[in-house]
Amino acid sequence: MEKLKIRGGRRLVGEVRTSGAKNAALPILCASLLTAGDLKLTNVPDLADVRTMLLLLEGMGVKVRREGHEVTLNAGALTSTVAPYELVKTMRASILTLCPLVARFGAARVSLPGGCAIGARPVDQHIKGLRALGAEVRIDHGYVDAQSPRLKGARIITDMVTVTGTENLMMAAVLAEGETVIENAAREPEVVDLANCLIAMGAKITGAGTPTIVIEGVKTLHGAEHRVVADRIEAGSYLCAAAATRGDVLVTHCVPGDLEAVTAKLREMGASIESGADWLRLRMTGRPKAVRIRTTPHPGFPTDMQAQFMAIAAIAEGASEITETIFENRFMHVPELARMGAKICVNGHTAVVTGVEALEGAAVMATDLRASASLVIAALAAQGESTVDRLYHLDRGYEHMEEKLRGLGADVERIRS
Ligand SMILES: CC(=O)N[C@H]1[C@@H](OP(=O)(O)OP(=O)(O)OC[C@H]2O[C@@H](n3ccc(=O)[nH]c3=O)[C@H](O)[C@@H]2O)O[C@H](CO)[C@@H](O)[C@@H]1O
Ligand SMILES: C=C(OP(=O)(O)O)C(=O)O
Repeated sequence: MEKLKIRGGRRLVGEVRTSGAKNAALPILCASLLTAGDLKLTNVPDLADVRTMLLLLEGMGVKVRREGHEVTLNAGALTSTVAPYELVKTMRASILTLCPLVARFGAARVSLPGGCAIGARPVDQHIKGLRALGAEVRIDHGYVDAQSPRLKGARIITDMVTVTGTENLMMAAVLAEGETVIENAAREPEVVDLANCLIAMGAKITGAGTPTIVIEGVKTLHGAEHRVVADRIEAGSYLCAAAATRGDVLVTHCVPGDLEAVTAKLREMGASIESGADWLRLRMTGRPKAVRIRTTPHPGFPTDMQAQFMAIAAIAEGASEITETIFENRFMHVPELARMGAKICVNGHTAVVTGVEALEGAAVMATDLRASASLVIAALAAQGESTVDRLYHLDRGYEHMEEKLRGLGADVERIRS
């Protein structure tokens, strides 16, 4: 079992480069199933989830060539259209193979992901949308079994804003006959990045990044090259680490426009932030100030940044109020932060965080991906030594985090126990 050992109390100072986005890379890797041509991707992050997705695709017969951050995929000759439970249970984004498989091959059998630490996370909207496009879908022994000779365009209104739901349905519609309109679509930058990749493959899509996406189906898609967008959540996590340690950090290779809700809250907390075309510099001199945060779909404050902000709120001056509206169980980091001396009171979907002067290092355990980042940030700011256990959560979504943190002057090492 690997852990991070962190001796806290050092200001983070320096420059850190943002990697490609996990949540853009995963759907885009699945888009390779939509063409017999080569899909060449650059800026693909080296993450456990990316490796799992490549394993899943290779298991279906997709040819994968990977050199550093460059991955070329070819789904010219598939041997299977099944996504097995063993892989899906480790990474729920595997559900993103469902729609491309049905769209191009007319059939798919994809394990239901089931719930996870942060919530029940059903995929009913993916299924409802696929049925609206004419597929026959049934649930069979824990699998989604879908069949359709050729999907037919339709108007789909999702019951809630769903990111992977929008992405899956967009990948179904690109090869469907006629026009599809997705209403109440997710506007996340990762949806836009997938749309841009699909457009480069010959898809006809307008409106990505707005609540109405219109797709005119085409008969086939061709190979293409695409660069995966920067990871706004990773960039935001380093900004939070800088704010919590009263540091001075330049985050490069990011898209500042994708982080506006995050930088606005950091400014409210007292940070001074400058930005350029692809960089953000955060300086924090005094103790952070308390804030009110409510997670909402993009362009609102992202749920994937809630835990990291709670770590700053834990040492802020005053009481912060943090409301989680997207996932019903995304406060798992609260009891772990409390082990470090944080004062947090949870009432339903809202956590009231009364800032303390300083946190104390402690042994803590990660419960999910962003909870891990929150604990790392808290440990960097805390007095004394901490260990963060269950690193596999962190490794799903942060590329070489301890190296990047060391580059900013943090005292952090990966240990085995
Ligand atoms: C791989 C990936 O991109 N993951 C992101 C994606 O997850 P993911 O796409 O799974 O999250 P969704 O946007 O679908 O979920 C939003 C809400 O809708 C609910 N829901 C969703 C689909 C559905 O069919 N039925 C349903 O009830 C979910 O339980 C949740 O309460 O968006 C989340 C919200 O920004 C982020 O936290 C995740 O990091
Ligand atoms: C919740 C997340 O990812 P996933 O949807 O892959 O579980 C995340 O990236 O914070």
